[in-house]
Amino acid sequence: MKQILLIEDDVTFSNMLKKFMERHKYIVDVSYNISGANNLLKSNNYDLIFTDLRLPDGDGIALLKQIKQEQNLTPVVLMTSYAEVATAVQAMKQGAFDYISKPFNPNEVLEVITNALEIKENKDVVTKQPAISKKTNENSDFVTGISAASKTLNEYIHLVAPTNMSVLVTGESGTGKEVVAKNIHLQSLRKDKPFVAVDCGAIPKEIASSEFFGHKKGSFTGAVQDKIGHFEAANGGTLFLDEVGNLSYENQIQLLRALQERKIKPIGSSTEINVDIRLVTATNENLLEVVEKGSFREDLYHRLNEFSIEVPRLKDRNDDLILYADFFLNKANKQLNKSVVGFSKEVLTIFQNYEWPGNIRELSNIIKRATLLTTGELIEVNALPNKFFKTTEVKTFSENFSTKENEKELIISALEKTDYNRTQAAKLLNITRKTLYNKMKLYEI
Ligand SMILES: Nc1ncnc2c1ncn2[C@@H]1O[C@H](COP(=O)(O)OP(=O)(O)OP(=O)(O)O)[C@@H](O)[C@H]1O
Repeated sequence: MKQILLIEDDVTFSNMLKKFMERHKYIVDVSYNISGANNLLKSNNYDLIFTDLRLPDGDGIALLKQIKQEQNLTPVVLMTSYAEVATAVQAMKQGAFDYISKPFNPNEVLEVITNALEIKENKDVVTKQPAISKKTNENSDFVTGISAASKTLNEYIHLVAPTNMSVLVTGESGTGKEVVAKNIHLQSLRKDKPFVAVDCGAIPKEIASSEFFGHKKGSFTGAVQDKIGHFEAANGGTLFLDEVGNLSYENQIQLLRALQERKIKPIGSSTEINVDIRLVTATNENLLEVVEKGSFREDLYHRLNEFSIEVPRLKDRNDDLILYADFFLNKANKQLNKSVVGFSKEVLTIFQNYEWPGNIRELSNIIKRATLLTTGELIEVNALPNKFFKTTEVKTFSENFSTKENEKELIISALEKTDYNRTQAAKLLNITRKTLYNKMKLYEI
């Protein structure tokens, strides 16, 4: 039977955890402090160490460092309170196998134990593969998250990915709808085939059918060569249509026909091409309301919505905030060739109290900017933009915009104010997303 050392000074809690582990057939020794743990470590060869972060005679991180210095390969799991997750993430960098935040979910405890013991079987892997890769998979540029909302989201992705169902991904701007679509593709049987992402909000309706289905050279003025459309480019793989609610009625009919017949005909061609695509679409508006208003076809809506996934707001994934912050900090460090270590406590408090209207995209932008401005080890409050400290006056935008003076400046200013979130910038300017795209093109922004 596997042996676990549990270091926890809260007697009631440690007794409860010990009993829970014993019920699952582990042998458990408990110590209420570090010195007691050191004595036990001298005379036992544990398979796993569970330690609280704060102990009466020191902290779990110091114990972790000591264990690593002694070349002891026993995996160490830190137990933290929610407020200490930032410290735990730092501890992971120093070699902790994983951390688990209180209050515990029994299944989570068992999962951590099983994973840790599995890794211990292959000692080489222990040092090379800290468990943070489970939560922050830098290779796929994706944070899985630990919050309840993220767990549900990941379960849905996992369930629907291997099917061929059309998925409608909803959620506010910047929540990661495209990332979800990409993950559905990567977890599907089509993963080795193309993933083609198309922003429907950016395609003028006149050229949409050529964009979707392609054209033959000379089929219309400007068709100087043959062009493959998105359907053909995605053949065998996944076609992701972002902002699908922006498609014109005529384009909706064309899309519906292509989906029903699974065949497309490039403009100017007489030959039909069979296409096998899995369709994932996204929208940040309530598409059912648009259907009720009559500007989105109901039959198309049902075809797109064989399964729907709602991506939660960042504010509703508070438990993930620090994981995301850490992920974007690492990314920014790499991109900007910096080595900022973390965030000051004040910054983390500000982050936790902020609403994040631009969601994950806003967090990523703010951290990149702050990393650039930081010369010390930690991102401090003075590296954050003013919007965290004052209420913004947004009304003036639409008023000024309607005068059509300084349009370019106003557009740039609205984009900056919304962290380049075009949907929100368009709202701020009181124009449609399509108009914003056209104006951005006009002013070469
Ligand atoms: N789970 C995640 N892990 C890492 N980065 C993420 C994750 N989710 C989103 N992001 C990042 O957040 C940003 C916004 O994500 P994405 O473009 O997918 O959002 P969206 O909901 O499609 O936005 P919009 O509605 O404006 O099109 C991107 O830079 C993306 O890489």
